[in-house]
Amino acid sequence: MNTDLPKEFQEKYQQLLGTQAPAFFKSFFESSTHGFRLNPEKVQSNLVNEPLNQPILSVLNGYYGQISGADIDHSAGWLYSQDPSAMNVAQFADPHAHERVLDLCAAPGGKSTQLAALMAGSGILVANEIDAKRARVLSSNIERWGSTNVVVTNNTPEQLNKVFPEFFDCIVVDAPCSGEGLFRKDPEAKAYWSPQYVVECANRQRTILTMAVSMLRPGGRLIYSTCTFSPEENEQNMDWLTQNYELEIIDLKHYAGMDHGQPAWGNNNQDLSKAVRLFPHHYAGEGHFICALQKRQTAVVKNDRDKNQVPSKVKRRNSVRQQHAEFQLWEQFQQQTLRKFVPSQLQIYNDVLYDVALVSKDLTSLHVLRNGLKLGIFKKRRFEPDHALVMALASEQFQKVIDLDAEQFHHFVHGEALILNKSQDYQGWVAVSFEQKIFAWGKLVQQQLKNFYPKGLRQ
Ligand SMILES: C[S@@+](CC[C@H](N)C(=O)[O-])C[C@H]1O[C@@H](n2cnc3c(N)ncnc32)[C@H](O)[C@@H]1O
Repeated sequence: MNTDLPKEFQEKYQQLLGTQAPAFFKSFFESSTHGFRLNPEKVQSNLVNEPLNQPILSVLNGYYGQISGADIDHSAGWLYSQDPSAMNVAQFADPHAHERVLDLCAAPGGKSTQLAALMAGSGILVANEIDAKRARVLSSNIERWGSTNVVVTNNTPEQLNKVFPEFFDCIVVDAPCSGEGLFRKDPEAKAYWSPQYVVECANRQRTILTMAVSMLRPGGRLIYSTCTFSPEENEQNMDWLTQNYELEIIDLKHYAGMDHGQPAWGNNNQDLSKAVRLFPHHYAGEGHFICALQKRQTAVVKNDRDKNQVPSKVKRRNSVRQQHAEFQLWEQFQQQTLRKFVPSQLQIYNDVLYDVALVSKDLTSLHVLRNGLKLGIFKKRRFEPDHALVMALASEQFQKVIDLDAEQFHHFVHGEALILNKSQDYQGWVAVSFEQKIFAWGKLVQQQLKNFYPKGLRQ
């Protein structure tokens, strides 16, 4: 027996996996597998610094390799670092154009950024996280990724369910779990593990799943995943779900190295073999369980899609006259600074201008961190653009992009203003890039490039 793994964990999986158990245990002492995904909305693959010679075959834009958070590819939202196993969840969710998608347990944003990439700006993604601090990280990752059609909320599943009954076409529940798939990356996960913790997690997952089912429209898809191996949190919960709700397990394609869900571990429910198990000794990744289910079509679905329906209670604090002046400031900014950018739903809340993603629901009872794209803020008769706007647009959408050299980049990410050596024919707001990857706003005042890289991101 290997003393570094919890004794009860080893006994349990020895019994469940039999002859496979030694290879499974051995995998916990091998180094972790790293991966990253390219952002198809931004990336020009010939400019990516990381080698793209090891694609992950089951995942669009997924590659094996390790990236650094300090790399410009990361800061500019060209890449997202993610465990290769975990990338299969959003890939299997397969969101379609114009769908309403919910990522219920979303922070730090691995699945949400991938769902947003697959949705390519079409439809609505609600990315929710219950923990306030983690929700802020999620929001910042969505901003870095440049997504425009994402609503980030910080609520319990119960609070969301009050606003969104039978609303979503697709819901991803990447559930909080006992984290056995984190054992080799995170020694704390190993120390925290106990058979009782597995049971607690399984019960909590049932509560979360109940809310998810309630928010799913008839005919909609529920994608459930965990980064743990326990039958209680996986097969048994999926069997429980199909016994108690109008849901059936649907087929997932099993790529090389993917195992099937185990009917014998879940009440002999044969449909469980349609689920995917990723074991680290068979699939290069940390390990995951993924199951897709469909809610039976029992009711007619209301087709009240999301744009052009303003709810009765929209918080609009600014007076009509003030709003008129503010929209003029925005238009001036837009003409001077941007090109080919057409926002779809401009709204001002408390002097902040948004291109709102979701207007068909009254969100006032929720804690919303962002609803669509934050364009900027009005300050004493001027408009200051938000970091989210520069991260969401492509270089051809700016009147002027200033590409820094390596030394200038080093100073700029530390928060310094730059004195440019050439006199400038353009003055005002500019997108700032390095290696042609846009990562910040700057403002040209004569030969000085003022720095608007957010303080929290400076290196
Ligand atoms: C596995 S993590 C999600 C990872 C994320 N999907 C990603 O890919 O980046 C599970 C998340 O569920 C959240 N969570 C914990 N308890 C919860 C609950 N009772 N209801 C909903 N979410 C919960 C945790 O804070 C955590 O962020």
